[in-house]
Amino acid sequence: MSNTIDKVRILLVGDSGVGKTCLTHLIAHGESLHRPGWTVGCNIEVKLHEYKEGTPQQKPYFIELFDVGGSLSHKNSRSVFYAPTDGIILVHDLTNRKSHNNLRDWLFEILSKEGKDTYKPGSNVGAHKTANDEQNAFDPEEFVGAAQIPILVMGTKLDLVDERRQPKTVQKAGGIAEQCGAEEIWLNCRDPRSIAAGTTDAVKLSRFFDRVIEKKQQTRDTGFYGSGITDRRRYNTTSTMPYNMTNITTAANSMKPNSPTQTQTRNVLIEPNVL
Ligand SMILES: Nc1nc2c(ncn2[C@@H]2O[C@H](COP(=O)(O)OP(=O)(O)OP(=O)(O)O)[C@@H](O)[C@H]2O)c(=O)[nH]1
Repeated sequence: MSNTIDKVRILLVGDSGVGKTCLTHLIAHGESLHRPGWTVGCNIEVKLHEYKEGTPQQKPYFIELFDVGGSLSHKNSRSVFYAPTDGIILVHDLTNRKSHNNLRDWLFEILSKEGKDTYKPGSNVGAHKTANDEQNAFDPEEFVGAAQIPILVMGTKLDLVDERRQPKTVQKAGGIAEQCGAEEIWLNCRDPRSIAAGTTDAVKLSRFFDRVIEKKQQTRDTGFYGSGITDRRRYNTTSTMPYNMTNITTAANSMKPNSPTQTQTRNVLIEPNVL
């Protein structure tokens, strides 16, 4: 019997400052990150997930979480991290409506076969948009229908929405999650209980990981990769694969604070020769 553990890769994208690094840390370690650094290139964390936990099909999988820096200054080079992609987490800040509106542009940027090269003129993540740009923006329903990549939408900073006692800047109805047919989670990334085992949101997240794994299995069985997001580009990482089982734990036992051995983190810097 083989000891190897299969893996899937999930991209986390969204505007700079929405909380992707905090969220990635929370998912991988089950604890909050108080002072995240500005992500240059991509920050990678790995989590061990039990596929279909509690059923006869239960099986461990590595979930690679690619937290891509959202800064506009790296827009031209970040597409090196987009392929291959098995699932996408779209992240927005619940106190910043623009970060939600920009998610369709992020989605388009990832799902474009050539990344930056086929980027629509009307889509410019993080930049000021004209009325004409809005008209040209792509329709997530059409695009996602063809790609069928599992998508999860996550709204951060729920604590700030409550504290300010302001109406939510983003409504679930009619939002990008509904347009894509995606599940949605709103949370406070600074509170480790947000996605603690047994909560509704932890179950949603676990089901999303299961869907990503199922989709990858289907892709392998049929030999058809619906999104067309294949690994066309070369990139360098600062650590090697595969992961060491002893370095990775499941979410269930990852609640011990500051344990550096629970997940592996790799920081990947974009190098000029990969473009
Ligand atoms: N109050 C509150 N602050 C949050 C939450 N999530 C993230 N933050 C804060 O938001 C700031 C930005 O978080 P990051 O995780 O660095 O954001 P990012 O999306 O990775 O940003 P880039 O690296 O620039 O792409 C940090 O000061 C976090 O502590 C949240 O749920 N609630």
